Order: sequence, then structure tokens, then C-alpha cells
Amino acid sequence: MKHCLTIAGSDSCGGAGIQADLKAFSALETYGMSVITAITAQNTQGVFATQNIDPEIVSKQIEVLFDDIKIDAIKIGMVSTIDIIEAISKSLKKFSLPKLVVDPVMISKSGFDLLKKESKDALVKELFPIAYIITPNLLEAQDILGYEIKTVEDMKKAAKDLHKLGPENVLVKGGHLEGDAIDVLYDGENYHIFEEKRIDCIHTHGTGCTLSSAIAAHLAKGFDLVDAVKYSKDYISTAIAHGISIGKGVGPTNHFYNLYNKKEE
Ligand SMILES: Nc1ncnc2c1ncn2[C@@H]1O[C@H](COP(=O)(O)OP(=O)(O)O)[C@@H](O)[C@H]1O
Ligand SMILES: Cc1ncc(COP(=O)(O)O)c(N)n1
Repeated sequence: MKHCLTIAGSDSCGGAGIQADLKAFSALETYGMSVITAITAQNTQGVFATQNIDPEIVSKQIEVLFDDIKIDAIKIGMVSTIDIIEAISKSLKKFSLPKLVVDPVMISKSGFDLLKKESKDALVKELFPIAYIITPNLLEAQDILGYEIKTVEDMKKAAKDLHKLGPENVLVKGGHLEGDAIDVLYDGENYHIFEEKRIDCIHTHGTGCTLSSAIAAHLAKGFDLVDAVKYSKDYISTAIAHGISIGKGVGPTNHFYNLYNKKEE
């Protein structure tokens, strides 16, 4: 069994953040571990408070895991402050890194700033150059690049421009685009387009977290880049289609639909 690590924030309602990551790792039959960077008081309607973890404890969590356990892939999600970002980067650079997926989480679907505005440059400078793949959504790509992204052609340009900031590969996610759910992958040479029908469903809490963790799990299992993204896209689409109706707001996806379906057969 391969071992995946998430470095991210806790989502108390279990649909996004660390909880989504561990569910996706487990559903995809890898062993999940977590380094918690922040605790959020969150439900399906919004994020109500956050508390960041002391950067020293963030570093210590990373270092004790690397000292003891082989890590086959890492995913980074919510990292709110410059101090936490620098601590993560410093700790990771002490070890020989497996494939690293960086999801540059900035604002929750409910509109809460999960990355402090002043931390954006540190995220780009410290984490993009060590990333095997970054997975910004449209709003994050726009924010980093400073221009509007409205079409698939714009997404291609954005992927190429983001690639110049240091990651080996870029996946610009189109969940916020009008029409079908189209994601654009750029590997430094070629584009690969992943297209799925948009599912008319409100249960999209944590879709980005789930997709990036699924990519990490597939990379850990040895799939090449394009297959890892393809199978992860299949996974998130089906998880959205089987979304779980809890709470009064935007519900979570169903990470374990496969398991439940198997049971019903
Ligand atoms: N309604 C939907 N139907 C199908 N796929 C979707 C839908 N919403 C998002 N996706 C897909 O989910 C993944 C996460 O994308 P997105 O929602 O843009 O990320 P984030 O959670 O970071 O905002 C992408 O592959 C995107 O295309
Ligand atoms: C701890 C944490 N990390 C990430 C997200 C982003 O997920 P979404 O964009 O679906 O709100 C979140 N809401 N909470």
C-alpha cells in the first residue's frame, strides 16, 4: 500500500480540507497521513472562524513523519500565513521529496479568505518551484496572474504563464467556468484537456481538495501524470454526482460511492 500525506487545514464539517483529503486517499486505497496547518470552524453554509497552528508544530509534524515513514506523494492545501508557508518549505527541503501536488487554496466556496492576502507571494515563491503539479481553480489563477480567465483559450494561456512560476505541471480547473467542467493540464510542452459534463448538483464542497488528493494518490500508485489526472477527474465527477445531502448549504461530495456501490451489488 502506498502512503500519502496531506498538509492542509481541518474542515469541521468533513467535506473539504484534511478530512476530504484523507477520505480520498482511503477511497483510492492508499494510506493517508496528515499535517494540520489550521483548524476551521466550518459547516456547509460557511467558514465562521479559523485558528492557525504554530509553524513550529507544523514543521515538527512533517519532520517526524519523514524520519519514520516512506512518503509516496504529498498534497498541500490551506496554508494561511507566511510563517507557516516558510516553515513547510524549509522542512520539506530537508528531505528527498516524492511527487508534490500544491492546491493553492485561497478562498472557500462560501467566500472566506483561507489564505491571508499578504501570503500569496510566499505561496508562489516557496511552494510552486518544488511542486510536481499545481491545481489552481479559475479564481486562484486569476488572482495570481492578475488577468481575467473566461474561456478554455484563456485557461491555456494561464496554465502556460503559471508554469513560468516554477511547477513542473499545471492543472487549471474549470469548475467555475460556464458550461461543462473543463480542466486544462499543461506539462511544459503539451496541453491535455479533461472534459466532463457539468453535474447539476449543489454538493461541491471540497471538490478542489478532493481532486488534488486523488491526483496525489494516483501519482503515489505510479500512474503517469495524464492518467493520474484523468482517473482523478473521473473520481471527482462521480463523487459530485453522488453528493451527500447534509446541512443547509453546499454539501460534500461522496468520497466512498465505490464502496457503497460494491456493497449494493
Ligand atoms: N458541477 C460540477 N460538475 C462536474 N464537475 C465539476 C463541477 N464543479 C466542479 N467540478 C470539477 O471539480 C474539480 C474541482 O474544481 P473546482 O470546483 O474548480 O475547484 P475548487 O474547489 O478549488 O474551486 C474540477 O475537476 C472541476 O472541473
Ligand atoms: C480547510 C479547508 N480547506 C479548503 C477548503 C476549500 O474548499 P471549497 O473551495 O470547496 O470551500 C475549505 N473550505 N476548507
